[in-house]
Amino acid sequence: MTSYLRNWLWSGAASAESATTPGAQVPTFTTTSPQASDDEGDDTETEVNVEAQDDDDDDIAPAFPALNSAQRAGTSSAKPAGLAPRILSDTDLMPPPPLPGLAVRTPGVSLSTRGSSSLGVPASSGGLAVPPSTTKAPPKPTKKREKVALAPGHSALDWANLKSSGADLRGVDSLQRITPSILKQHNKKDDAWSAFYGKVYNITPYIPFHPGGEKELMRVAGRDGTKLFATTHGWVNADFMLDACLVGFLVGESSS
Ligand code: HEM
Repeated sequence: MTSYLRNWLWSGAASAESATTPGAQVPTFTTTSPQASDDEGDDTETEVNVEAQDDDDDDIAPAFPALNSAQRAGTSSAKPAGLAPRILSDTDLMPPPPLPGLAVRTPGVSLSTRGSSSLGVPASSGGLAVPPSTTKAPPKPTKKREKVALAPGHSALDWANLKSSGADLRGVDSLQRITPSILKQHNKKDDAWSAFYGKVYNITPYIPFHPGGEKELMRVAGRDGTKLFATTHGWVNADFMLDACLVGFLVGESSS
Protein backbone atom coordinates (compact mmCIF):
# COMPACT_ATOMS: atom_id res chain seq x y z
CA MET A 1 0.00 0.00 0.00
CA THR A 2 2.71 2.39 0.98
CA SER A 3 4.71 1.44 -2.07
CA TYR A 4 1.74 2.15 -4.27
CA LEU A 5 1.19 5.54 -2.70
CA ARG A 6 4.82 6.36 -2.99
CA ASN A 7 4.89 5.51 -6.67
CA TRP A 8 1.76 7.48 -7.27
CA LEU A 9 3.04 10.49 -5.38
CA TRP A 10 6.40 10.24 -7.00
CA SER A 11 5.00 10.27 -10.53
CA GLY A 12 2.60 13.14 -9.73
CA ALA A 13 5.13 15.21 -7.88
CA ALA A 14 7.80 14.61 -10.48
CA SER A 15 5.61 15.81 -13.29
CA ALA A 16 4.60 18.87 -11.27
CA GLU A 17 8.12 19.66 -10.23
CA SER A 18 9.41 19.27 -13.69
CA ALA A 19 7.44 22.40 -14.48
CA THR A 20 8.33 24.37 -11.36
CA THR A 21 11.39 23.15 -9.46
CA PRO A 22 13.32 20.76 -11.61
CA GLY A 23 16.06 20.47 -9.02
CA ALA A 24 13.91 18.83 -6.36
CA GLN A 25 14.50 15.08 -6.06
CA VAL A 26 12.36 13.95 -3.14
CA PRO A 27 8.64 14.68 -2.88
CA THR A 28 7.18 15.60 0.48
CA PHE A 29 3.50 15.15 1.20
CA THR A 30 2.12 17.33 3.96
CA THR A 31 -1.44 17.18 5.21
CA THR A 32 -2.71 19.84 7.56
CA SER A 33 -6.10 19.92 9.23
CA PRO A 34 -8.36 22.87 8.48
CA GLN A 35 -7.80 24.26 11.97
CA ALA A 36 -4.10 23.69 12.06
CA SER A 37 -3.52 27.34 12.54
CA ASP A 38 -5.75 27.50 15.64
CA ASP A 39 -4.50 27.14 19.17
CA GLU A 40 -5.93 23.68 19.54
CA GLY A 41 -4.89 22.52 16.13
CA ASP A 42 -1.39 21.45 16.93
CA ASP A 43 -2.34 17.98 17.93
CA THR A 44 -4.36 17.41 14.76
CA GLU A 45 -1.63 18.39 12.40
CA THR A 46 -0.19 15.45 10.60
CA GLU A 47 2.70 15.12 8.35
CA VAL A 48 3.44 12.13 6.22
CA ASN A 49 6.88 12.24 4.82
CA VAL A 50 7.17 9.55 2.26
CA GLU A 51 10.93 9.76 2.23
CA ALA A 52 11.21 9.21 6.00
CA GLN A 53 9.39 5.86 5.90
CA ASP A 54 11.23 2.61 5.44
CA ASP A 55 10.32 -0.13 3.05
CA ASP A 56 9.43 -2.59 5.82
CA ASP A 57 6.50 -0.56 7.11
CA ASP A 58 4.05 -2.44 4.88
CA ASP A 59 2.69 -4.33 7.86
CA ILE A 60 1.75 -1.21 9.80
CA ALA A 61 -2.02 -0.80 9.66
CA PRO A 62 -3.24 2.64 8.66
CA ALA A 63 -4.89 4.76 11.28
CA PHE A 64 -8.65 4.51 11.32
CA PRO A 65 -10.32 6.93 11.00
CA ALA A 66 -7.66 8.50 8.83
CA LEU A 67 -5.50 11.01 10.63
CA ASN A 68 -6.80 13.83 8.50
CA SER A 69 -10.40 12.60 8.41
CA ALA A 70 -13.47 14.69 9.11
CA GLN A 71 -14.31 12.41 12.08
CA ARG A 72 -11.10 13.29 13.86
CA ALA A 73 -11.48 16.97 12.97
CA GLY A 74 -15.01 17.01 14.34
CA THR A 75 -14.03 15.23 17.52
CA SER A 76 -11.22 17.60 18.26
CA SER A 77 -13.40 20.67 17.78
CA ALA A 78 -16.41 19.31 19.71
CA LYS A 79 -14.42 18.01 22.66
CA PRO A 80 -11.36 20.09 23.47
CA ALA A 81 -8.52 18.06 24.87
CA GLY A 82 -8.14 18.07 28.60
CA LEU A 83 -11.75 19.08 29.32
CA ALA A 84 -13.61 16.54 31.53
CA PRO A 85 -17.25 15.71 30.71
CA ARG A 86 -19.62 18.01 32.55
CA ILE A 87 -22.31 16.58 34.82
CA LEU A 88 -25.66 18.07 33.84
CA SER A 89 -27.74 19.81 36.47
CA ASP A 90 -31.54 19.59 36.74
CA THR A 91 -32.01 22.75 34.72
CA ASP A 92 -30.01 21.31 31.86
CA LEU A 93 -32.17 18.21 31.62
CA MET A 94 -35.30 17.83 29.56
CA PRO A 95 -38.44 18.68 31.59
CA PRO A 96 -40.69 15.73 32.57
CA PRO A 97 -43.79 15.07 30.45
CA PRO A 98 -47.11 16.48 31.63
CA LEU A 99 -49.22 14.31 33.93
CA PRO A 100 -51.70 12.06 32.11
CA GLY A 101 -55.37 12.89 32.42
CA LEU A 102 -56.15 9.86 34.57
CA ALA A 103 -53.75 11.01 37.25
CA VAL A 104 -55.60 14.27 37.75
CA ARG A 105 -59.01 12.69 38.04
CA THR A 106 -61.14 13.99 40.86
CA PRO A 107 -62.07 11.11 43.15
CA GLY A 108 -65.79 10.36 43.05
CA VAL A 109 -66.36 12.18 39.76
CA SER A 110 -66.91 9.81 36.89
CA LEU A 111 -65.23 10.43 33.60
CA SER A 112 -68.54 10.44 31.74
CA THR A 113 -69.62 13.68 33.49
CA ARG A 114 -66.76 15.43 31.76
CA GLY A 115 -68.11 14.61 28.32
CA SER A 116 -65.26 12.39 27.32
CA SER A 117 -62.43 10.60 28.97
CA SER A 118 -58.97 12.00 29.10
CA LEU A 119 -57.92 9.27 26.71
CA GLY A 120 -60.15 10.64 24.00
CA VAL A 121 -62.82 7.96 24.33
CA PRO A 122 -66.27 9.54 23.94
CA ALA A 123 -68.54 9.08 26.94
CA SER A 124 -71.35 7.99 24.66
CA SER A 125 -69.41 4.85 23.81
CA GLY A 126 -69.12 3.91 27.45
CA GLY A 127 -65.90 5.70 28.33
CA LEU A 128 -63.49 3.32 29.93
CA ALA A 129 -66.15 0.76 30.78
CA VAL A 130 -65.32 -2.84 30.00
CA PRO A 131 -66.64 -3.63 26.52
CA PRO A 132 -69.47 -6.16 26.33
CA SER A 133 -68.14 -9.68 26.08
CA THR A 134 -68.68 -11.60 22.90
CA THR A 135 -67.85 -14.95 24.44
CA LYS A 136 -70.52 -17.30 25.66
CA ALA A 137 -70.89 -18.12 29.31
CA PRO A 138 -69.49 -21.55 30.19
CA PRO A 139 -72.13 -24.27 30.20
CA LYS A 140 -73.46 -25.27 33.55
CA PRO A 141 -72.20 -28.66 34.71
CA THR A 142 -74.60 -31.44 33.96
CA LYS A 143 -76.11 -33.35 36.82
CA LYS A 144 -74.85 -36.59 35.29
CA ARG A 145 -71.37 -36.02 36.71
CA GLU A 146 -72.35 -35.21 40.28
CA LYS A 147 -70.63 -37.25 42.92
CA VAL A 148 -72.68 -39.05 45.51
CA ALA A 149 -72.14 -39.09 49.22
CA LEU A 150 -70.56 -42.41 49.99
CA ALA A 151 -71.51 -44.26 53.13
CA PRO A 152 -68.94 -44.18 55.94
CA GLY A 153 -66.20 -46.74 55.44
CA HIS A 154 -66.51 -46.64 51.63
CA SER A 155 -63.85 -44.15 50.61
CA ALA A 156 -61.21 -44.81 47.96
CA LEU A 157 -58.79 -45.74 50.73
CA ASP A 158 -61.26 -48.21 52.19
CA TRP A 159 -61.60 -49.82 48.77
CA ALA A 160 -57.84 -50.08 48.46
CA ASN A 161 -57.68 -51.73 51.88
CA LEU A 162 -60.43 -54.17 50.94
CA LYS A 163 -58.62 -55.12 47.73
CA SER A 164 -55.41 -55.87 49.56
CA SER A 165 -57.14 -57.73 52.40
CA GLY A 166 -57.23 -60.96 50.46
CA ALA A 167 -61.02 -61.17 50.51
CA ASP A 168 -62.59 -62.95 47.54
CA LEU A 169 -63.95 -60.20 45.31
CA ARG A 170 -64.20 -62.29 42.13
CA GLY A 171 -66.73 -64.92 43.06
CA VAL A 172 -65.12 -67.44 40.67
CA ASP A 173 -62.39 -70.02 41.15
CA SER A 174 -60.53 -69.32 37.89
CA LEU A 175 -60.49 -66.82 35.06
CA GLN A 176 -63.01 -67.57 32.34
CA ARG A 177 -63.75 -66.87 28.70
CA ILE A 178 -67.00 -64.92 28.80
CA THR A 179 -69.32 -64.33 25.86
CA PRO A 180 -71.77 -61.39 25.72
CA SER A 181 -74.69 -63.76 26.39
CA ILE A 182 -73.05 -65.08 29.55
CA LEU A 183 -72.20 -61.54 30.60
CA LYS A 184 -75.83 -60.54 30.18
CA GLN A 185 -76.92 -63.04 32.84
CA HIS A 186 -74.97 -61.10 35.49
CA ASN A 187 -76.96 -57.91 35.59
CA LYS A 188 -78.30 -57.87 39.15
CA LYS A 189 -76.94 -55.71 41.91
CA ASP A 190 -75.84 -58.71 43.97
CA ASP A 191 -74.40 -60.39 40.87
CA ALA A 192 -73.15 -57.69 38.50
CA TRP A 193 -70.50 -58.29 35.90
CA SER A 194 -69.30 -55.72 33.40
CA ALA A 195 -66.65 -55.62 30.71
CA PHE A 196 -64.09 -52.81 30.38
CA TYR A 197 -61.39 -52.87 27.72
CA GLY A 198 -61.84 -56.61 27.03
CA LYS A 199 -61.74 -57.69 30.67
CA VAL A 200 -64.79 -58.81 32.65
CA TYR A 201 -65.06 -57.72 36.28
CA ASN A 202 -67.38 -58.54 39.12
CA ILE A 203 -68.47 -54.99 39.98
CA THR A 204 -70.82 -55.96 42.83
CA PRO A 205 -68.25 -55.40 45.59
CA TYR A 206 -67.34 -52.00 44.15
CA ILE A 207 -70.90 -50.60 43.95
CA PRO A 208 -70.94 -48.97 47.43
CA PHE A 209 -67.48 -47.49 46.76
CA HIS A 210 -68.24 -45.89 43.43
CA PRO A 211 -67.98 -42.06 43.71
CA GLY A 212 -70.52 -41.71 40.89
CA GLY A 213 -73.08 -43.75 42.79
CA GLU A 214 -74.76 -47.11 42.45
CA LYS A 215 -77.27 -46.01 39.84
CA GLU A 216 -74.63 -44.91 37.33
CA LEU A 217 -72.52 -47.99 37.82
CA MET A 218 -75.47 -50.30 37.34
CA ARG A 219 -76.03 -48.90 33.87
CA VAL A 220 -73.25 -51.15 32.63
CA ALA A 221 -74.14 -54.23 34.61
CA GLY A 222 -74.37 -57.30 32.34
CA ARG A 223 -72.79 -55.61 29.30
CA ASP A 224 -69.69 -54.04 27.82
CA GLY A 225 -69.29 -50.68 29.61
CA THR A 226 -66.07 -49.56 27.93
CA LYS A 227 -67.60 -46.72 25.93
CA LEU A 228 -69.65 -45.27 28.79
CA PHE A 229 -66.73 -45.58 31.17
CA ALA A 230 -64.34 -43.85 28.79
CA THR A 231 -66.68 -41.00 27.98
CA THR A 232 -67.49 -40.44 31.66
CA HIS A 233 -64.00 -40.55 33.15
CA GLY A 234 -61.37 -41.85 30.82
CA TRP A 235 -58.66 -40.84 33.28
CA VAL A 236 -59.78 -43.45 35.83
CA ASN A 237 -57.62 -46.59 35.74
CA ALA A 238 -60.23 -49.36 35.79
CA ASP A 239 -57.56 -52.02 35.36
CA PHE A 240 -55.92 -50.97 38.61
CA MET A 241 -59.08 -50.25 40.60
CA LEU A 242 -60.78 -53.54 39.76
CA ASP A 243 -57.82 -55.93 39.48
CA ALA A 244 -59.04 -57.92 42.47
CA CYS A 245 -62.47 -58.28 40.82
CA LEU A 246 -61.28 -59.78 37.54
CA VAL A 247 -63.48 -62.65 36.40
CA GLY A 248 -62.20 -63.35 32.92
CA PHE A 249 -61.99 -62.05 29.35
CA LEU A 250 -64.70 -61.05 26.93
CA VAL A 251 -64.80 -63.22 23.81
CA GLY A 252 -67.11 -63.64 20.84
CA GLU A 253 -70.21 -65.82 21.01
CA SER A 254 -68.66 -68.59 18.91
CA SER A 255 -65.45 -68.63 20.96
CA SER A 256 -66.89 -69.95 24.21
C1 HEM B 1 -66.49 -50.30 37.48
C2 HEM B 1 -66.09 -49.29 36.71
C3 HEM B 1 -65.95 -47.91 37.28
C4 HEM B 1 -65.01 -47.47 38.12
C5 HEM B 1 -63.83 -48.26 38.69
C6 HEM B 1 -65.29 -46.08 38.40
C7 HEM B 1 -64.55 -45.27 39.19
C8 HEM B 1 -64.82 -43.95 39.45
C9 HEM B 1 -63.98 -43.07 40.17
C10 HEM B 1 -62.61 -43.43 40.74
C11 HEM B 1 -64.57 -41.89 40.22
C12 HEM B 1 -64.02 -40.63 40.86
C13 HEM B 1 -63.37 -39.85 39.74
C14 HEM B 1 -62.75 -38.59 40.20
O1 HEM B 1 -62.88 -38.18 41.35
O2 HEM B 1 -62.06 -37.95 39.36
C15 HEM B 1 -65.83 -42.02 39.55
C16 HEM B 1 -66.73 -41.00 39.43
C17 HEM B 1 -67.86 -41.12 38.68
N1 HEM B 1 -68.21 -42.17 37.91
FE1 HEM B 1 -67.36 -43.92 37.82
N2 HEM B 1 -66.41 -45.72 37.72
C18 HEM B 1 -66.82 -46.80 37.02
C19 HEM B 1 -67.89 -46.88 36.17
C20 HEM B 1 -68.74 -45.84 35.94
C21 HEM B 1 -69.83 -45.92 35.02
C22 HEM B 1 -70.13 -47.12 34.12
C23 HEM B 1 -70.44 -44.74 35.08
C24 HEM B 1 -71.63 -44.43 34.29
C25 HEM B 1 -71.85 -43.29 33.73
C26 HEM B 1 -69.76 -43.92 36.05
C27 HEM B 1 -70.08 -42.65 36.40
C28 HEM B 1 -69.38 -41.85 37.28
C29 HEM B 1 -69.77 -40.54 37.67
C30 HEM B 1 -70.99 -39.80 37.18
C31 HEM B 1 -68.83 -40.08 38.55
C32 HEM B 1 -68.85 -38.77 39.34
C33 HEM B 1 -68.35 -37.59 38.58
C34 HEM B 1 -66.85 -37.54 38.49
O3 HEM B 1 -66.14 -37.92 39.41
O4 HEM B 1 -66.31 -37.05 37.48
N3 HEM B 1 -68.72 -44.62 36.54
N4 HEM B 1 -65.93 -43.27 39.07
